[in-house]
Amino acid sequence: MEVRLAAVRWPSASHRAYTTPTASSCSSSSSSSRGSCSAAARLESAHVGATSAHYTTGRRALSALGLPALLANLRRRRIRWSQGAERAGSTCLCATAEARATGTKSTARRPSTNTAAPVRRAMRAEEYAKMKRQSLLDAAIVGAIGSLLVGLNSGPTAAAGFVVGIAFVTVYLLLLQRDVDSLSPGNTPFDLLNPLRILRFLLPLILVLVLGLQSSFTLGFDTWLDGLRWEPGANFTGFVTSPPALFSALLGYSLATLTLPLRGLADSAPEVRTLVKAVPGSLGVALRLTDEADSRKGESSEENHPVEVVPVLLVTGPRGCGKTTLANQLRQRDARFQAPEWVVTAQSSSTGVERKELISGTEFETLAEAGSLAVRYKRCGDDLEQIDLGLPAMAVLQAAAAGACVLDVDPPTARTLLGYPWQTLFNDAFPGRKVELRVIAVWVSLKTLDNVMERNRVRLEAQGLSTAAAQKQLKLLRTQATSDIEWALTSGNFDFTIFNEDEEAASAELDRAARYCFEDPF
Ligand SMILES: Nc1ncnc2c1ncn2[C@@H]1O[C@H](COP(=O)(O)OP(=O)(O)OP(=O)(O)O)[C@@H](O)[C@H]1O
Repeated sequence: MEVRLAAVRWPSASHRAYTTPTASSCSSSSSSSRGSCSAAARLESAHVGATSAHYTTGRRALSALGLPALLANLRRRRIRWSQGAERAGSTCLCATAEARATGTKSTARRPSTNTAAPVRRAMRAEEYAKMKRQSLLDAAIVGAIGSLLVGLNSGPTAAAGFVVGIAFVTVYLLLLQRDVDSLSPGNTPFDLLNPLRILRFLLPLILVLVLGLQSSFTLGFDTWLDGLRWEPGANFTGFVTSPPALFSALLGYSLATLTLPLRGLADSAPEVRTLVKAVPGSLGVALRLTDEADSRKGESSEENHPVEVVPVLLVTGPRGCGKTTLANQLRQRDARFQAPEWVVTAQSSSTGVERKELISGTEFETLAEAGSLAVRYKRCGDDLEQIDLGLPAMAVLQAAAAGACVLDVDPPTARTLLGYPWQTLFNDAFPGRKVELRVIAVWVSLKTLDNVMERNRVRLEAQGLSTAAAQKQLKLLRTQATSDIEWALTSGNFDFTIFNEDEEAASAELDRAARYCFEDPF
Protein backbone atom coordinates (compact mmCIF):
# COMPACT_ATOMS: atom_id res chain seq x y z
CA MET A 1 0.00 0.00 0.00
CA GLU A 2 1.28 3.44 -0.77
CA VAL A 3 1.21 6.72 1.01
CA ARG A 4 0.98 9.36 -1.64
CA LEU A 5 1.90 12.55 0.05
CA ALA A 6 1.81 13.93 -3.44
CA ALA A 7 -1.90 14.21 -3.02
CA VAL A 8 -1.73 15.95 0.31
CA ARG A 9 -3.82 19.08 0.45
CA TRP A 10 -3.13 21.24 3.41
CA PRO A 11 -6.33 22.86 4.56
CA SER A 12 -5.12 26.23 5.63
CA ALA A 13 -3.70 28.73 3.17
CA SER A 14 -1.74 30.37 5.93
CA HIS A 15 0.69 27.52 6.04
CA ARG A 16 3.53 29.06 4.17
CA ALA A 17 5.95 26.36 3.23
CA TYR A 18 3.53 23.74 4.42
CA THR A 19 0.92 24.43 1.84
CA THR A 20 -0.34 21.78 -0.46
CA PRO A 21 2.22 20.13 -2.63
CA THR A 22 0.15 19.60 -5.73
CA ALA A 23 0.54 16.79 -8.19
CA SER A 24 2.47 19.03 -10.52
CA SER A 25 4.73 20.40 -7.86
CA CYS A 26 5.47 16.84 -6.89
CA SER A 27 6.67 15.82 -10.24
CA SER A 28 8.88 18.84 -10.50
CA SER A 29 11.85 18.95 -8.22
CA SER A 30 11.16 22.41 -6.99
CA SER A 31 13.25 23.24 -4.00
CA SER A 32 10.44 25.19 -2.49
CA SER A 33 8.32 22.11 -2.40
CA ARG A 34 9.50 20.83 0.91
CA GLY A 35 7.34 17.79 0.64
CA SER A 36 9.80 15.74 -1.43
CA CYS A 37 6.47 14.51 -2.53
CA SER A 38 7.57 12.66 -5.61
CA ALA A 39 8.91 10.04 -3.27
CA ALA A 40 5.84 8.01 -2.56
CA ALA A 41 6.53 5.76 0.36
CA ARG A 42 5.95 2.03 -0.05
CA LEU A 43 4.22 0.90 3.02
CA GLU A 44 2.37 -2.07 4.22
CA SER A 45 -0.88 -1.29 5.85
CA ALA A 46 -0.77 -2.63 9.28
CA HIS A 47 -1.62 -2.45 12.81
CA VAL A 48 1.50 -2.11 14.79
CA GLY A 49 -0.06 -0.09 17.53
CA ALA A 50 -1.28 -3.33 18.97
CA THR A 51 1.45 -5.19 20.69
CA SER A 52 -1.34 -6.21 22.93
CA ALA A 53 -0.41 -9.48 24.48
CA HIS A 54 -4.06 -10.30 24.27
CA TYR A 55 -5.09 -12.14 21.25
CA THR A 56 -8.54 -10.84 20.88
CA THR A 57 -8.99 -9.34 17.48
CA GLY A 58 -11.79 -10.53 15.30
CA ARG A 59 -9.51 -11.84 12.60
CA ARG A 60 -7.62 -14.04 15.00
CA ALA A 61 -10.75 -15.12 16.79
CA LEU A 62 -12.26 -16.05 13.44
CA SER A 63 -9.53 -18.59 13.03
CA ALA A 64 -9.89 -19.88 16.52
CA LEU A 65 -13.63 -20.34 16.31
CA GLY A 66 -13.78 -22.45 13.16
CA LEU A 67 -11.67 -25.55 12.72
CA PRO A 68 -11.19 -25.26 8.92
CA ALA A 69 -10.17 -21.65 9.21
CA LEU A 70 -7.92 -22.54 12.11
CA LEU A 71 -6.07 -25.13 10.05
CA ALA A 72 -5.81 -22.79 7.11
CA ASN A 73 -4.36 -20.03 9.26
CA LEU A 74 -2.18 -22.16 11.48
CA ARG A 75 1.12 -21.23 9.92
CA ARG A 76 0.36 -17.55 9.68
CA ARG A 77 -0.78 -17.40 13.26
CA ARG A 78 2.32 -19.12 14.54
CA ILE A 79 4.35 -16.40 12.93
CA ARG A 80 2.12 -13.77 14.45
CA TRP A 81 2.41 -15.30 17.88
CA SER A 82 6.14 -15.43 17.76
CA GLN A 83 6.28 -11.79 16.60
CA GLY A 84 3.73 -10.73 19.16
CA ALA A 85 5.60 -12.61 21.86
CA GLU A 86 8.86 -11.00 20.85
CA ARG A 87 7.42 -7.53 21.15
CA ALA A 88 5.08 -7.99 24.06
CA GLY A 89 7.64 -10.06 25.91
CA SER A 90 10.44 -7.59 25.49
CA THR A 91 8.22 -4.69 26.46
CA CYS A 92 6.84 -6.40 29.53
CA LEU A 93 10.20 -7.69 30.66
CA CYS A 94 11.82 -4.35 30.17
CA ALA A 95 9.01 -2.53 31.89
CA THR A 96 9.20 -4.92 34.81
CA ALA A 97 12.96 -4.59 35.02
CA GLU A 98 12.71 -0.85 34.92
CA ALA A 99 9.97 -0.86 37.50
CA ARG A 100 12.22 -2.92 39.72
CA ALA A 101 15.11 -0.61 39.07
CA THR A 102 13.19 2.53 39.83
CA GLY A 103 10.91 1.14 42.47
CA THR A 104 7.90 2.07 40.41
CA LYS A 105 5.07 -0.33 39.99
CA SER A 106 4.68 -1.12 36.32
CA THR A 107 1.30 -1.07 34.77
CA ALA A 108 2.73 -0.44 31.35
CA ARG A 109 2.05 -3.03 28.81
CA ARG A 110 1.50 -1.67 25.43
CA PRO A 111 0.15 0.15 22.71
CA SER A 112 0.08 3.66 21.64
CA THR A 113 -3.24 5.22 22.40
CA ASN A 114 -2.82 8.31 20.37
CA THR A 115 -3.22 7.15 16.82
CA ALA A 116 -5.87 5.64 14.61
CA ALA A 117 -4.62 2.16 15.40
CA PRO A 118 -7.03 1.97 18.31
CA VAL A 119 -9.83 2.71 15.87
CA ARG A 120 -8.80 -0.25 13.76
CA ARG A 121 -8.40 -2.35 16.85
CA ALA A 122 -11.86 -1.34 17.95
CA MET A 123 -13.20 -2.37 14.54
CA ARG A 124 -11.61 -5.78 14.86
CA ALA A 125 -12.87 -6.14 18.38
CA GLU A 126 -16.30 -5.21 17.12
CA GLU A 127 -16.04 -7.81 14.37
CA TYR A 128 -15.04 -10.39 16.94
CA ALA A 129 -17.89 -9.37 19.26
CA LYS A 130 -20.24 -9.81 16.31
CA MET A 131 -18.88 -13.30 15.69
CA LYS A 132 -19.40 -14.20 19.31
CA ARG A 133 -23.00 -13.05 19.17
CA GLN A 134 -23.46 -14.86 15.86
CA SER A 135 -22.29 -18.20 17.23
CA LEU A 136 -24.68 -17.92 20.18
CA LEU A 137 -27.48 -16.92 17.84
CA ASP A 138 -26.74 -19.91 15.59
CA ALA A 139 -26.99 -22.23 18.59
CA ALA A 140 -30.27 -20.60 19.66
CA ILE A 141 -31.75 -21.01 16.17
CA VAL A 142 -30.71 -24.66 16.00
CA GLY A 143 -32.16 -25.10 19.50
CA ALA A 144 -35.50 -23.52 18.66
CA ILE A 145 -36.01 -25.33 15.35
CA GLY A 146 -34.50 -28.62 16.54
CA SER A 147 -36.48 -28.86 19.77
CA LEU A 148 -39.69 -28.09 17.88
CA LEU A 149 -39.04 -30.82 15.31
CA VAL A 150 -37.82 -33.31 17.90
CA GLY A 151 -40.82 -32.53 20.10
CA LEU A 152 -43.25 -33.08 17.23
CA ASN A 153 -41.52 -36.28 16.24
CA SER A 154 -40.57 -37.86 19.56
CA GLY A 155 -42.48 -36.07 22.31
CA PRO A 156 -41.73 -33.61 25.10
CA THR A 157 -39.04 -35.68 26.83
CA ALA A 158 -36.95 -35.75 23.68
CA ALA A 159 -37.58 -32.00 23.13
CA ALA A 160 -36.46 -31.28 26.70
CA GLY A 161 -33.33 -33.37 26.11
CA PHE A 162 -32.62 -31.36 22.97
CA VAL A 163 -32.95 -28.11 24.91
CA VAL A 164 -30.53 -29.41 27.56
CA GLY A 165 -28.09 -30.28 24.76
CA ILE A 166 -28.37 -26.72 23.43
CA ALA A 167 -27.83 -25.32 26.92
CA PHE A 168 -24.58 -27.26 27.10
CA VAL A 169 -23.51 -25.99 23.70
CA THR A 170 -24.11 -22.48 24.96
CA VAL A 171 -21.82 -23.20 27.90
CA TYR A 172 -19.31 -24.68 25.43
CA LEU A 173 -19.42 -21.52 23.30
CA LEU A 174 -19.05 -19.21 26.27
CA LEU A 175 -16.04 -21.20 27.45
CA LEU A 176 -14.59 -21.11 23.96
CA GLN A 177 -15.07 -17.37 23.73
CA ARG A 178 -13.44 -16.89 27.11
CA ASP A 179 -10.59 -19.07 25.94
CA VAL A 180 -10.11 -17.03 22.78
CA ASP A 181 -10.31 -13.79 24.76
CA SER A 182 -7.45 -14.90 26.96
CA LEU A 183 -5.22 -16.14 24.15
CA SER A 184 -1.83 -14.53 24.29
CA PRO A 185 1.74 -15.37 23.37
CA GLY A 186 1.95 -17.23 26.69
CA ASN A 187 -1.39 -18.94 26.31
CA THR A 188 -1.77 -20.52 22.91
CA PRO A 189 -4.47 -22.97 21.83
CA PHE A 190 -1.88 -25.73 22.01
CA ASP A 191 -1.79 -25.65 25.80
CA LEU A 192 -3.90 -28.71 26.54
CA LEU A 193 -3.61 -28.41 30.31
CA ASN A 194 -5.71 -25.27 30.50
CA PRO A 195 -8.50 -26.14 33.01
CA LEU A 196 -11.22 -24.28 31.08
CA ARG A 197 -10.18 -26.06 27.92
CA ILE A 198 -10.35 -29.44 29.69
CA LEU A 199 -13.78 -28.55 31.08
CA ARG A 200 -14.94 -27.61 27.58
CA PHE A 201 -13.98 -30.95 26.12
CA LEU A 202 -15.54 -32.83 29.04
CA LEU A 203 -18.89 -31.13 28.54
CA PRO A 204 -20.54 -34.03 26.59
CA LEU A 205 -19.72 -36.38 29.46
CA ILE A 206 -21.07 -33.89 31.98
CA LEU A 207 -24.18 -33.60 29.81
CA VAL A 208 -24.80 -37.34 30.11
CA LEU A 209 -24.28 -37.19 33.87
CA VAL A 210 -26.67 -34.26 34.21
CA LEU A 211 -29.32 -36.10 32.20
CA GLY A 212 -28.88 -39.08 34.52
CA LEU A 213 -29.28 -36.79 37.51
CA GLN A 214 -32.34 -35.17 36.01
CA SER A 215 -33.80 -38.58 35.34
CA SER A 216 -33.19 -39.68 38.92
CA PHE A 217 -35.03 -36.59 40.18
CA THR A 218 -37.97 -37.17 37.84
CA LEU A 219 -38.36 -40.86 38.57
CA GLY A 220 -37.36 -40.81 42.20
CA PHE A 221 -33.96 -42.03 43.21
CA ASP A 222 -35.00 -45.60 44.19
CA THR A 223 -36.88 -46.24 40.94
CA TRP A 224 -34.00 -44.76 38.97
CA LEU A 225 -31.52 -46.97 40.87
CA ASP A 226 -33.66 -50.06 40.22
CA GLY A 227 -33.67 -49.20 36.52
CA LEU A 228 -29.89 -49.14 36.28
CA ARG A 229 -28.87 -52.11 34.23
CA TRP A 230 -25.90 -52.80 32.07
CA GLU A 231 -27.84 -54.25 29.20
CA PRO A 232 -26.75 -53.09 25.80
CA GLY A 233 -29.82 -52.02 23.90
CA ALA A 234 -32.04 -51.80 26.95
CA ASN A 235 -30.15 -49.10 28.75
CA PHE A 236 -27.39 -47.55 26.74
CA THR A 237 -25.37 -45.88 29.44
CA GLY A 238 -26.53 -47.63 32.54
CA PHE A 239 -27.40 -44.20 33.95
CA VAL A 240 -29.97 -42.65 31.74
CA THR A 241 -33.30 -44.31 31.66
CA SER A 242 -34.68 -42.16 28.90
CA PRO A 243 -32.94 -42.89 25.61
CA PRO A 244 -35.02 -40.27 23.73
CA ALA A 245 -33.79 -37.54 26.07
CA LEU A 246 -30.20 -38.77 25.82
CA PHE A 247 -30.18 -39.07 22.05
CA SER A 248 -31.96 -35.75 21.56
CA ALA A 249 -29.54 -34.01 23.92
CA LEU A 250 -26.54 -35.41 22.11
CA LEU A 251 -28.16 -34.59 18.77
CA GLY A 252 -28.80 -31.00 19.90
CA TYR A 253 -25.25 -30.72 21.22
CA SER A 254 -23.69 -32.08 18.02
CA LEU A 255 -25.86 -30.05 15.64
CA ALA A 256 -25.31 -26.77 17.41
CA THR A 257 -21.55 -27.43 17.70
CA LEU A 258 -21.47 -28.20 14.00
CA THR A 259 -22.64 -24.69 13.19
CA LEU A 260 -19.17 -23.39 14.11
CA PRO A 261 -17.13 -25.29 11.51
CA LEU A 262 -19.99 -24.99 9.01
CA ARG A 263 -19.95 -21.22 9.31
CA GLY A 264 -16.18 -21.29 9.00
CA LEU A 265 -16.49 -23.50 5.90
CA ALA A 266 -19.10 -21.27 4.33
CA ASP A 267 -16.82 -18.26 4.85
CA SER A 268 -13.64 -19.95 3.69
CA ALA A 269 -15.11 -21.87 0.73
CA PRO A 270 -16.73 -19.42 -1.63
CA GLU A 271 -17.39 -22.21 -4.09
CA VAL A 272 -19.93 -23.65 -1.64
CA ARG A 273 -21.72 -20.33 -1.73
CA THR A 274 -21.41 -20.27 -5.50
CA LEU A 275 -23.02 -23.67 -5.73
CA VAL A 276 -25.85 -22.65 -3.44
CA LYS A 277 -26.30 -19.45 -5.45
CA ALA A 278 -26.92 -21.58 -8.52
CA VAL A 279 -29.84 -23.20 -6.76
CA PRO A 280 -33.07 -21.67 -7.99
CA GLY A 281 -35.31 -20.20 -5.34
CA SER A 282 -35.16 -17.69 -2.56
CA LEU A 283 -32.01 -19.03 -0.90
CA GLY A 284 -29.97 -18.61 -4.08
CA VAL A 285 -31.42 -15.15 -4.71
CA ALA A 286 -30.79 -14.10 -1.11
CA LEU A 287 -27.17 -15.25 -1.29
CA ARG A 288 -26.59 -13.45 -4.59
CA LEU A 289 -28.02 -10.24 -3.20
CA THR A 290 -25.91 -10.54 -0.04
CA ASP A 291 -22.76 -11.09 -2.05
CA GLU A 292 -23.50 -8.13 -4.31
CA ALA A 293 -24.09 -5.86 -1.32
CA ASP A 294 -20.88 -7.12 0.34
CA SER A 295 -18.79 -6.51 -2.75
CA ARG A 296 -20.21 -3.01 -3.19
CA LYS A 297 -19.35 -2.28 0.42
CA GLY A 298 -15.84 -3.68 -0.05
CA GLU A 299 -15.29 -1.60 -3.18
CA SER A 300 -16.29 1.62 -1.53
CA SER A 301 -14.38 1.10 1.68
CA GLU A 302 -11.26 -0.90 0.89
CA GLU A 303 -10.38 -0.49 -2.76
CA ASN A 304 -11.32 3.13 -3.17
CA HIS A 305 -9.96 4.12 0.21
CA PRO A 306 -6.99 2.00 1.17
CA VAL A 307 -5.47 2.82 4.51
CA GLU A 308 -2.47 5.07 4.09
CA VAL A 309 -0.07 4.77 6.96
CA VAL A 310 2.29 7.48 8.12
CA PRO A 311 4.96 5.70 10.16
CA VAL A 312 6.61 7.58 12.99
CA LEU A 313 9.43 6.21 15.09
CA LEU A 314 9.24 8.07 18.38
CA VAL A 315 12.44 7.79 20.40
CA THR A 316 12.25 9.25 23.86
CA GLY A 317 13.54 8.69 27.37
CA PRO A 318 15.24 10.44 30.29
CA ARG A 319 17.92 13.00 29.52
CA GLY A 320 21.37 11.79 28.61
CA CYS A 321 20.41 8.18 27.99
CA GLY A 322 21.44 8.27 24.33
CA LYS A 323 18.25 8.96 22.38
CA THR A 324 19.93 11.30 19.95
CA THR A 325 22.98 9.08 19.55
CA LEU A 326 20.83 6.05 18.71
CA ALA A 327 18.39 7.94 16.48
CA ASN A 328 21.22 9.54 14.52
CA GLN A 329 22.93 6.22 14.03
CA LEU A 330 19.72 4.71 12.75
CA ARG A 331 19.21 7.53 10.27
CA GLN A 332 22.78 7.14 9.04
CA ARG A 333 22.34 3.40 8.56
CA ASP A 334 18.94 3.56 6.91
CA ALA A 335 17.96 6.44 4.64
CA ARG A 336 14.28 5.61 4.96
CA PHE A 337 14.32 7.22 8.41
CA GLN A 338 14.23 10.98 8.24
CA ALA A 339 14.07 13.69 10.87
CA PRO A 340 11.38 16.32 10.38
CA GLU A 341 12.20 19.95 9.83
CA TRP A 342 11.33 22.11 12.83
CA VAL A 343 10.67 25.83 12.72
CA VAL A 344 12.62 28.21 14.94
CA THR A 345 12.47 31.93 15.49
CA ALA A 346 16.27 32.28 15.87
CA GLN A 347 19.27 30.18 15.04
CA SER A 348 21.03 28.79 18.07
CA SER A 349 23.14 25.79 18.97
CA SER A 350 20.95 25.15 22.00
CA THR A 351 17.80 24.24 20.11
CA GLY A 352 18.67 20.54 20.18
CA VAL A 353 17.09 19.89 16.80
CA GLU A 354 19.08 19.09 13.72
CA ARG A 355 16.86 20.21 10.84
CA LYS A 356 15.25 23.56 11.36
CA GLU A 357 13.94 26.44 9.34
CA LEU A 358 14.21 29.99 10.52
CA ILE A 359 10.92 31.87 10.47
CA SER A 360 9.78 35.13 11.97
CA GLY A 361 7.94 35.33 15.27
CA THR A 362 4.78 36.42 13.45
CA GLU A 363 4.94 33.44 11.13
CA PHE A 364 5.47 31.20 14.11
CA GLU A 365 2.40 32.56 15.84
CA THR A 366 0.34 32.17 12.67
CA LEU A 367 1.28 28.50 12.45
CA ALA A 368 0.59 28.02 16.14
CA GLU A 369 -2.80 29.71 15.98
CA ALA A 370 -3.81 27.61 12.98
CA GLY A 371 -3.11 24.48 15.05
CA SER A 372 -0.39 23.45 12.62
CA LEU A 373 2.26 22.87 15.25
CA ALA A 374 2.17 19.42 16.77
CA VAL A 375 4.39 20.72 19.51
CA ARG A 376 5.92 24.05 20.47
CA TYR A 377 8.17 25.21 23.25
CA LYS A 378 10.66 27.89 24.17
CA ARG A 379 14.38 27.56 24.57
CA CYS A 380 17.08 29.89 25.72
CA GLY A 381 19.31 30.95 22.82
CA ASP A 382 23.09 31.35 22.83
CA ASP A 383 22.67 34.98 23.91
CA LEU A 384 20.07 33.99 26.49
CA GLU A 385 17.28 35.27 24.25
CA GLN A 386 14.00 33.36 24.05
CA ILE A 387 13.65 31.15 20.99
CA ASP A 388 10.40 29.61 19.88
CA LEU A 389 10.63 26.08 18.49
CA GLY A 390 7.81 24.26 16.79
CA LEU A 391 7.23 21.06 14.91
CA PRO A 392 4.71 21.53 12.10
CA ALA A 393 2.50 18.47 11.88
CA MET A 394 2.96 18.59 8.13
CA ALA A 395 6.73 18.25 8.54
CA VAL A 396 6.14 14.86 10.14
CA LEU A 397 4.23 13.71 7.07
CA GLN A 398 6.87 15.08 4.79
CA ALA A 399 9.66 13.29 6.63
CA ALA A 400 7.62 10.10 6.53
CA ALA A 401 7.37 10.37 2.75
CA ALA A 402 10.86 8.84 2.54
CA GLY A 403 9.79 5.91 4.69
CA ALA A 404 9.35 6.87 8.32
CA CYS A 405 9.70 10.00 10.38
CA VAL A 406 12.08 9.73 13.33
CA LEU A 407 11.27 11.91 16.28
CA ASP A 408 13.95 12.10 18.93
CA VAL A 409 12.46 14.17 21.72
CA ASP A 410 12.33 14.43 25.49
CA PRO A 411 9.37 12.83 27.32
CA PRO A 412 7.30 16.01 27.89
CA THR A 413 7.56 16.79 24.17
CA ALA A 414 6.72 13.18 23.32
CA ARG A 415 3.68 13.48 25.51
CA THR A 416 2.50 16.59 23.71
CA LEU A 417 3.15 14.98 20.34
CA LEU A 418 1.13 11.94 21.26
CA GLY A 419 -1.70 14.17 22.39
CA TYR A 420 -1.86 16.10 19.13
CA PRO A 421 -5.14 15.44 17.27
CA TRP A 422 -3.48 13.72 14.29
CA GLN A 423 -6.63 11.96 13.20
CA THR A 424 -8.62 15.17 13.08
CA LEU A 425 -5.84 16.71 11.04
CA PHE A 426 -5.81 13.78 8.59
CA ASN A 427 -9.59 13.78 8.29
CA ASP A 428 -9.55 17.48 7.48
CA ALA A 429 -6.50 17.39 5.24
CA PHE A 430 -7.38 14.22 3.31
CA PRO A 431 -11.16 14.11 3.00
CA GLY A 432 -12.41 10.77 1.75
CA ARG A 433 -9.10 9.05 2.49
CA LYS A 434 -8.02 6.85 5.32
CA VAL A 435 -4.76 8.17 6.64
CA GLU A 436 -3.40 6.91 9.93
CA LEU A 437 -0.38 7.75 11.99
CA ARG A 438 1.47 4.63 13.05
CA VAL A 439 3.61 5.50 16.04
CA ILE A 440 6.27 3.03 17.08
CA ALA A 441 7.22 4.40 20.47
CA VAL A 442 10.62 3.46 21.88
CA TRP A 443 11.67 4.26 25.41
CA VAL A 444 15.44 4.67 25.72
CA SER A 445 16.68 4.51 29.28
CA LEU A 446 19.21 2.87 31.56
CA LYS A 447 18.67 0.02 33.96
CA THR A 448 18.55 2.13 37.11
CA LEU A 449 17.87 5.71 37.95
CA ASP A 450 21.35 5.87 39.50
CA ASN A 451 22.83 4.87 36.14
CA VAL A 452 20.84 7.66 34.48
CA MET A 453 22.20 10.15 37.01
CA GLU A 454 25.74 8.89 36.60
CA ARG A 455 25.56 9.20 32.80
CA ASN A 456 24.34 12.79 33.18
CA ARG A 457 26.96 13.57 35.81
CA VAL A 458 29.73 12.46 33.47
CA ARG A 459 28.24 14.53 30.69
CA LEU A 460 27.87 17.66 32.82
CA GLU A 461 31.41 17.38 34.15
CA ALA A 462 32.70 16.85 30.62
CA GLN A 463 31.00 20.15 29.76
CA GLY A 464 33.19 21.81 32.41
CA LEU A 465 30.56 22.37 35.09
CA SER A 466 31.78 22.59 38.65
CA THR A 467 30.76 19.80 40.99
CA ALA A 468 28.36 22.10 42.84
CA ALA A 469 26.72 23.33 39.65
CA ALA A 470 26.52 19.79 38.33
CA GLN A 471 24.92 18.60 41.59
CA LYS A 472 22.30 21.34 41.32
CA GLN A 473 21.43 20.34 37.77
CA LEU A 474 21.46 16.66 38.65
CA LYS A 475 18.91 17.27 41.40
CA LEU A 476 16.51 18.79 38.87
CA LEU A 477 17.29 16.03 36.39
CA ARG A 478 16.49 13.32 38.95
CA THR A 479 13.06 14.82 39.65
CA GLN A 480 12.34 15.11 35.93
CA ALA A 481 13.65 11.61 35.14
CA THR A 482 11.56 10.07 37.93
CA SER A 483 8.42 11.67 36.65
CA ASP A 484 9.31 10.74 33.04
CA ILE A 485 9.91 7.10 33.95
CA GLU A 486 6.66 6.99 35.87
CA TRP A 487 4.82 8.32 32.84
CA ALA A 488 6.51 5.79 30.57
CA LEU A 489 5.55 2.94 32.83
CA THR A 490 1.97 3.96 33.39
CA SER A 491 1.00 5.47 30.05
CA GLY A 492 1.11 2.21 28.12
CA ASN A 493 2.34 4.19 25.13
CA PHE A 494 5.58 2.36 24.55
CA ASP A 495 6.11 -0.52 22.20
CA PHE A 496 9.75 -1.06 23.11
CA THR A 497 12.08 -0.29 25.96
CA ILE A 498 15.79 -0.16 25.24
CA PHE A 499 18.36 -0.03 28.02
CA ASN A 500 21.24 1.77 26.39
CA GLU A 501 24.03 0.36 28.55
CA ASP A 502 25.82 -1.06 25.55
CA GLU A 503 25.66 1.14 22.46
CA GLU A 504 26.00 -1.64 19.91
CA ALA A 505 23.33 -3.82 21.48
CA ALA A 506 21.04 -0.82 21.90
CA SER A 507 21.51 0.09 18.24
CA ALA A 508 20.57 -3.41 17.18
CA GLU A 509 17.49 -3.23 19.39
CA LEU A 510 16.47 0.06 17.85
CA ASP A 511 16.87 -1.51 14.42
CA ARG A 512 14.51 -4.29 15.43
CA ALA A 513 11.98 -1.83 16.81
CA ALA A 514 12.24 0.40 13.73
CA ARG A 515 11.36 -2.53 11.51
CA TYR A 516 7.82 -2.30 12.82
CA CYS A 517 7.39 0.99 11.03
CA PHE A 518 7.04 -1.12 7.90
CA GLU A 519 5.90 -4.51 9.15
CA ASP A 520 2.64 -5.79 10.45
CA PRO A 521 3.29 -8.13 13.36
CA PHE A 522 -0.27 -9.37 13.07
N1 LIG B 1 25.62 3.37 25.32
C1 LIG B 1 26.27 4.44 25.74
N2 LIG B 1 27.27 4.30 26.63
C2 LIG B 1 27.93 5.37 27.09
N3 LIG B 1 27.69 6.65 26.71
C3 LIG B 1 26.71 6.84 25.82
C4 LIG B 1 25.95 5.76 25.28
N4 LIG B 1 25.06 6.26 24.41
C5 LIG B 1 25.24 7.60 24.41
N5 LIG B 1 26.23 7.93 25.24
C6 LIG B 1 26.71 9.28 25.55
O1 LIG B 1 25.77 9.87 26.42
C7 LIG B 1 25.70 11.25 26.16
C8 LIG B 1 24.27 11.65 25.91
O2 LIG B 1 23.86 11.08 24.69
P1 LIG B 1 22.67 11.69 23.86
O3 LIG B 1 22.86 13.15 23.64
O4 LIG B 1 22.49 10.83 22.68
O5 LIG B 1 21.52 11.48 24.90
P2 LIG B 1 20.06 12.08 24.86
O6 LIG B 1 19.19 11.10 25.57
O7 LIG B 1 19.69 12.42 23.48
O8 LIG B 1 20.24 13.37 25.71
P3 LIG B 1 19.29 14.67 25.74
O9 LIG B 1 18.01 14.24 26.31
O10 LIG B 1 20.02 15.59 26.66
O11 LIG B 1 19.19 15.18 24.35
C9 LIG B 1 26.59 11.53 24.96
O12 LIG B 1 27.78 12.03 25.41
C10 LIG B 1 26.79 10.16 24.34
O13 LIG B 1 28.03 10.06 23.71
